[in-house]
Amino acid sequence: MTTTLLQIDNLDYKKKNHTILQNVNLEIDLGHFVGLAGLNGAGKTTLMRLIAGTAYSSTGTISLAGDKNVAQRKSHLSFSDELRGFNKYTRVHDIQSFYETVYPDFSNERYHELAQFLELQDDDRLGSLSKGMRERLTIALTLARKVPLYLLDEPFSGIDVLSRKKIIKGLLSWVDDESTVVISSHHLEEIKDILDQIVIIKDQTIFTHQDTETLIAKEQCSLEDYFEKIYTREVQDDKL
Ligand SMILES: Nc1ncnc2c1ncn2[C@@H]1O[C@H](COP(=O)(O)OP(=O)(O)OP(=O)(O)O)[C@@H](O)[C@H]1O
Repeated sequence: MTTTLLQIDNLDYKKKNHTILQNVNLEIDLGHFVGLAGLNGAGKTTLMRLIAGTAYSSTGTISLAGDKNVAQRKSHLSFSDELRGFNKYTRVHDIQSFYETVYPDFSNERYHELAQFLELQDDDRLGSLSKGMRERLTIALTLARKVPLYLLDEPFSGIDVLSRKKIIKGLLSWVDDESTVVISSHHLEEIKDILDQIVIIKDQTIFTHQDTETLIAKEQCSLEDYFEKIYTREVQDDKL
């Protein structure tokens, strides 16, 4: 039996009179790892912000775990876009304490496991962290919440290749089976082993949403090759 977690209907989004996304319809069930792909500027971050309620559209509807209200939606998701409000002197453990206070679903136990695995130091100040270490902290904080939906926006772009491989494998064990993770990435080959679905944004809308295994069997090519093909118009969309 499948259970719908996220349902988006007829969503349009404009910024300064410029259409960013139009006629977005998407349904994602519980318990999946979903890759979100698209060229630079396709609208991946925008779509995540709309789902997370940090961007707002007056058209269409977004329902998460049955809730359309933004405040309720936010309680069902953890979005990797939140390290902004802290100043550079804030220590890692203060950010963790803040998360613990603000989010009732924050698991200190899971955070400590993640922090150890990601080699985070409690006393480090935000300003002293490299880009990759900030990303590790973001991953730990985002995944330490126990929610049905995780939105990870380019979570590994600054992390070195060896650590990235280790972290990608680890993702499967840090997330409850019934939760869904949506990961945007420009490196589909790197995350292909953990993905079971792929969503591609093209021409300001959802070009395709498919099971990765079905897609690979049907197209007889890798996810990255498929991604290239759709931009050279060799394939038609085939939505789930
Ligand atoms: N604050 C803003 N004001 C105006 N346009 C914006 C703003 N934020 C994003 N956009 C535009 O919205 C479009 C989608 O941007 P978005 O960041 O969602 O794309 P993306 O797929 O995440 O790109 P990338 O892969 O480069 O991160 C782009 O054309 C971008 O220029």
